[in-house]
Amino acid sequence: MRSRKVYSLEKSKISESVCDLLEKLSAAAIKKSGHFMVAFSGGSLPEIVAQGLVNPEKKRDIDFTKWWIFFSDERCVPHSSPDSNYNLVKTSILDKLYQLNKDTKNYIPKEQVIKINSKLVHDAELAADDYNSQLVKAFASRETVRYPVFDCILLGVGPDGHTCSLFPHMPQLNVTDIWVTYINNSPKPPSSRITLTLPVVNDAHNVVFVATGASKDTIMDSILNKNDKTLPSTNVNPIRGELFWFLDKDAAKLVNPNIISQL
Ligand SMILES: O=C1O[C@H](COP(=O)(O)O)[C@@H](O)[C@H](O)[C@H]1O
Repeated sequence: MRSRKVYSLEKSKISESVCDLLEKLSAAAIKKSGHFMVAFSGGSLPEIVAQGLVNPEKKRDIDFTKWWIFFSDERCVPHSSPDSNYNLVKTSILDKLYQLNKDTKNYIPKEQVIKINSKLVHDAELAADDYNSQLVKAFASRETVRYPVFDCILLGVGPDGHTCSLFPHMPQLNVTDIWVTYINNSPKPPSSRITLTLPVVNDAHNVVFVATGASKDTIMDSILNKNDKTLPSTNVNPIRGELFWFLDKDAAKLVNPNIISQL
């Protein structure tokens, strides 16, 4: 890992700070390779990012036409389901960005949103295999070592320490031979999901965790202070990339102040 930064911020500052970083990372990636390959998580994350990214009062200097959107994990449900991570990102970010910027055409083209195949959601194994193939295609002309190298992966963390759909003590955590795997007995519903594997996450240029709320304080203590390796989130350590943790004051309550950086 090149570096790890842990920030503890007022809740009202989280969205803006995460999006300030995204603006910087996007500019650097587009300058270097012409694209910004970014994977989103579901849960609370899309809405937090939306507040900072799609704000009519603060237009950002971002070329969204160069963004490629992926999903760190996805639930095996139809795209229209409220449980779908794609649906969350679409309604909170993609649709609003289109409305805001359609006159200037600065929005993310639909073909650059790489989502689960809705015809395969009845079979998580097939859906994972298909998403793997979609990634191979999308990254074909890009830097891949053994795994695709995302410019940025945006992650959440559950109160049990899961991230993506990698859950504690589940075998998916040890999968290294493929880019996308699946689970049919997820401890958190819905039970069938697909997920990026850990080595893919750890090959990204930047991994950005966002965790807010008092329900996350104990798990943040286990991850950041105690380095509990049984937790999937503790095992996210980008090999060559940078790791960022954006916590609000409630989530950071038990975190050792010595490891907290200033923005
Ligand atoms: O089930 C999931 O949960 C995690 C954490 O969600 P949060 O609401 O606690 O932020 C999320 O990162 C993941 O994408 C999602 O499928």
